[in-house]
Amino acid sequence: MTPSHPGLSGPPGAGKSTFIETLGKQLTGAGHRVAVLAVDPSSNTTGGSLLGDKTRMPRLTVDPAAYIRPSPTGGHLGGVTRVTNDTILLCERAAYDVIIVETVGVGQSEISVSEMVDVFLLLMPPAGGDELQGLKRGIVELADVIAINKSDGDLVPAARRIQAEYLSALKFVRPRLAGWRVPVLRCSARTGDGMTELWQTLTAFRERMTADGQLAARRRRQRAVWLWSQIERAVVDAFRRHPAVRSRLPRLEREVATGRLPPGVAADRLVQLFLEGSGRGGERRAEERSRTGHSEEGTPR
Ligand SMILES: Nc1nc2c(ncn2[C@@H]2O[C@H](COP(=O)(O)OP(=O)(O)OP(=O)(O)O)[C@@H](O)[C@H]2O)c(=O)[nH]1
Repeated sequence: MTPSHPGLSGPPGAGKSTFIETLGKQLTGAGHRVAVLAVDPSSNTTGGSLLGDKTRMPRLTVDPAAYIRPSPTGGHLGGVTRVTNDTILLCERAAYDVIIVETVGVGQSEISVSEMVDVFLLLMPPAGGDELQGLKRGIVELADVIAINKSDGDLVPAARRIQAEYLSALKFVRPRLAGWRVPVLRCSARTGDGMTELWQTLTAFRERMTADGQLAARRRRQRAVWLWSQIERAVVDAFRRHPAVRSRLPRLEREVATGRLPPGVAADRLVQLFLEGSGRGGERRAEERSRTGHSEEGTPR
């Protein structure tokens, strides 16, 4: 069976760690091998995240059928997501059949993660507020399934209310997959209630997408998106490092900022400088590649 790559996102405090731990233990208990990869481009701590991830999911960390990759730290989104994308492939080769990709930071990372997973789950706490409204607009459109967590004890009524709120908000959102109405479920990562049903829903989504070819189409689209985002990043990096561009850029930027030069003209001049001067650099890099054999798969700077 093709490995499954669920993506998980949600605001801080939604209970993502507890959720992954509970779900992960259920899955390893059922014979799956589970990998958890976190994407957190906003974090720039060094060294602390390994410990952080271990304490976030203590039971899963010591489970021999689970692998929790510490969040890659620092760097920009392109780099962090590229590493994650490559790690998904490595985990597949290492026979992990469920690879959960979690976004820790809020913002652009959800979009990138939604581009590398086959089902995107949005986990929400049973609380409203303005900040939630803002969050809803952007991320809800990416979600294939929404789960309201902490639906236990005193929080059940609030969880029901939020569930109803999302269901009505979703009436105005176009589903990403034709013929799929985004379900809004309630669960409790603490008690485990609703977790089995949630997993079944994620699996049903996947089976449905596989059956009608939409999963394969999504994967194809994602690979193309990845290719182009890496190309764009590499070209812009090379452009910024280019000596002629670097020396002219500050002046042209000033002229554009003060309105003396239209941005399009400045861009054309810089691109021209880049193209004129990139011949030798290109040859040098080609030489380097032929010496090392595989330098294009290096880690991001
Ligand atoms: N009542 C209740 N509390 C929960 C549940 N899941 C998590 N919590 C609590 O919510 C708080 C936040 O949980 P975390 O799992 O750390 O959630 P998070 O902030 O999304 O996590 P990270 O982003 O992974 O750090 C903790 O105090 C948890 O014990 C649940 O299902 N029910």
